Amino acid sequence: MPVGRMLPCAPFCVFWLLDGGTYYMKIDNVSYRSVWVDTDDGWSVHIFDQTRLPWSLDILRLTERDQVAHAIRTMQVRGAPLIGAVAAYGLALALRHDSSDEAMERDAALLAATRPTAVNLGWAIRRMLTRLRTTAVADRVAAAYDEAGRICDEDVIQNEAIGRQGLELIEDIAARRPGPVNIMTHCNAGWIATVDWGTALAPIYMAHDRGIDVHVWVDETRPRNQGASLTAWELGRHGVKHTVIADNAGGHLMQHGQVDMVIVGTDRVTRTGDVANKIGTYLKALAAHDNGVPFWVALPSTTIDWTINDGVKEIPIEERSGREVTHIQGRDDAGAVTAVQLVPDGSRAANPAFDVTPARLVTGLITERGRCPATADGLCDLFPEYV
Ligand SMILES: CSC[C@H]1O[C@H](OP(=O)(O)O)[C@H](O)[C@@H]1O
Repeated sequence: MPVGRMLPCAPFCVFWLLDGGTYYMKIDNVSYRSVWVDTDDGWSVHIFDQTRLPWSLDILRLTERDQVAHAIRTMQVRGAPLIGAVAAYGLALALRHDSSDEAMERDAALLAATRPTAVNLGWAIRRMLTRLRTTAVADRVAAAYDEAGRICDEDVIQNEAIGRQGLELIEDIAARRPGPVNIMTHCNAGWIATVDWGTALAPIYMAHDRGIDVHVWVDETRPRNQGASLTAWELGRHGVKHTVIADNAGGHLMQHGQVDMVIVGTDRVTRTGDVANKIGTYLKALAAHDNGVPFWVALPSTTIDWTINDGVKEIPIEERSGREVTHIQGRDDAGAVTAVQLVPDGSRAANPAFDVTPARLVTGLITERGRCPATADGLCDLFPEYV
């Protein structure tokens, strides 16, 4: 695992300097993953506090199971693949206190229940348990760190492969006509939502790095504004041209020929190709369908739920606090980060955090093994071991 040192950086942030890190994403020439372990600091686990971005780049040092659970629930760490990876480390931290069978099963269940929709979370915990149940109690802590590290390494490899698969789609459009390739995305499925690279953004980063003229329409993604605060931050850091838009602007831009393709990430895909993603994705897919705009979904195979067929009926949709709708966080002109109330006192708010886009509206899936139609046959061709 990467090791390094903390460097205080006035006024708001600290940077973690990796010794010889080889990771793709760089901030001010420093390589990062979105989660790492410091073996020189008691094997503590480190993440970026995503609730503080884009105003400040703060690193959280996690040493206890409950800190990890809190980070996932409050979305200090978020993004389907990343919460799986961080939860895996959360189990390693928990086992340091008690690695008995009983404690391990209890801690695993607690971590797996921190958020309901992203299937990567349950997948990562099940994978940890599969290894740890056959590991001697005395060896479990070391095995848990090792397995969590493997989950992270595999996520990076998968996302890079997704990037290459999606890049071909962007290259095709770029080859057909001059001018920028205009790509719309919803929420944040970039490197900070995964261990590295991202899913929906990986092809965009690769296209940009190869000199293709890309421009990204970034949905703000109310109510948590992952697009406005995280995707715009990532793209800006990487020098990718982008424009933040109100969520409601997408259909209009598609009607006027200003969107060549949509690429989104996902939190869970059924074996039949239905796609759960951040609330509002379904409306974008409907608009894309009506306007003949290709609608692609990028995902690692860890996001496929092979146990269910009907996403609308079977995928649990997280209902979050109404305060995320009634209030909005931002930075005022004096530089203070603050939350302000948008609605009248007494108005109720509902906050379903995800929706399901039926497979019929999805042009195709971009996976680490290739692209396929959003159908059971399409997925089974790529992943025959799950048939
Ligand atoms: C590759 S991230 C997939 C997915 O995760 C996000 O959810 P959240 O911000 O609630 O953790 C979002 O739906 C992204 O598209």
